[in-house]
Amino acid sequence: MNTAAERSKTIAQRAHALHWQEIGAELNHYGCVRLPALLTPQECDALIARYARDEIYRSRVVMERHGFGQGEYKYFNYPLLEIIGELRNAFYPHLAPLANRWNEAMGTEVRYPSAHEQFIARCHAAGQLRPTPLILKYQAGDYNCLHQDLYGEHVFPIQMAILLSDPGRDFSGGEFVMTEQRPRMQSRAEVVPLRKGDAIVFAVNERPMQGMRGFYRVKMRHGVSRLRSGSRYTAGIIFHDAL
Ligand SMILES: O=C(O)CCC(=O)C(=O)O
Ligand SMILES: [Fe+2]
Repeated sequence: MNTAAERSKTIAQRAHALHWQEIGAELNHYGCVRLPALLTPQECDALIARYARDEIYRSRVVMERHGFGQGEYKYFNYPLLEIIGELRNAFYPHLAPLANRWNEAMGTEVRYPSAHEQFIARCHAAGQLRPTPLILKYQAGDYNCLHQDLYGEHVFPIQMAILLSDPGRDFSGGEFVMTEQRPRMQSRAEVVPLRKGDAIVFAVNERPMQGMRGFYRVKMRHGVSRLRSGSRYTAGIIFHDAL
């Protein structure tokens, strides 16, 4: 996504232009998939520049205070910043069919409607009213413990994170890490190399894995390894709202 014409594409056009069959296959296989250069460097920088603007956020979390790791993050408030709202609205319809197939394979009854606003109405009706998209900020020594972003009964099983900083130039260390816990087996780790503007789409919690006798469930967790130097910002897009 380097030409001027591509840079001016809307988020919805970018989402639409992706090869969803391949993305789905990789997500099914590994529990995560990288989308290279989803945001432009300018869009990344604009998001980082707004980190200090407290009026667009509903809260700030110092991770160390909760045992979540070291670093901080801020949850956006409604109305969401335009680009954040667009990311949630534009990616959800492509991910909902994949999420429905996961639930079908796992024997989970929940199905996801085709539009994000319908799913959000379900969250709101259950009292999950608070927006979950966030920006995370890490500095040298900071890290994010392996976790799952669950915020209530209603969970959309796939989420997205976008690296806003430039590895090598802005920071070192700070790799995105996922672990996969299979029943009665040891965990497998996956380190996902990301560049500035790349998105990673990944499983929030459980996902189905094809076994010898049908599907079984594996539990996924994600986190970030310790930053060795510099500062690293990420935008997180979680599709369910929080209690
Ligand atoms: O900083 C990262 O790469 C991970 C952020 C994260 O935990 C999330 O977006 O849910
Ligand atoms: Fe997370």
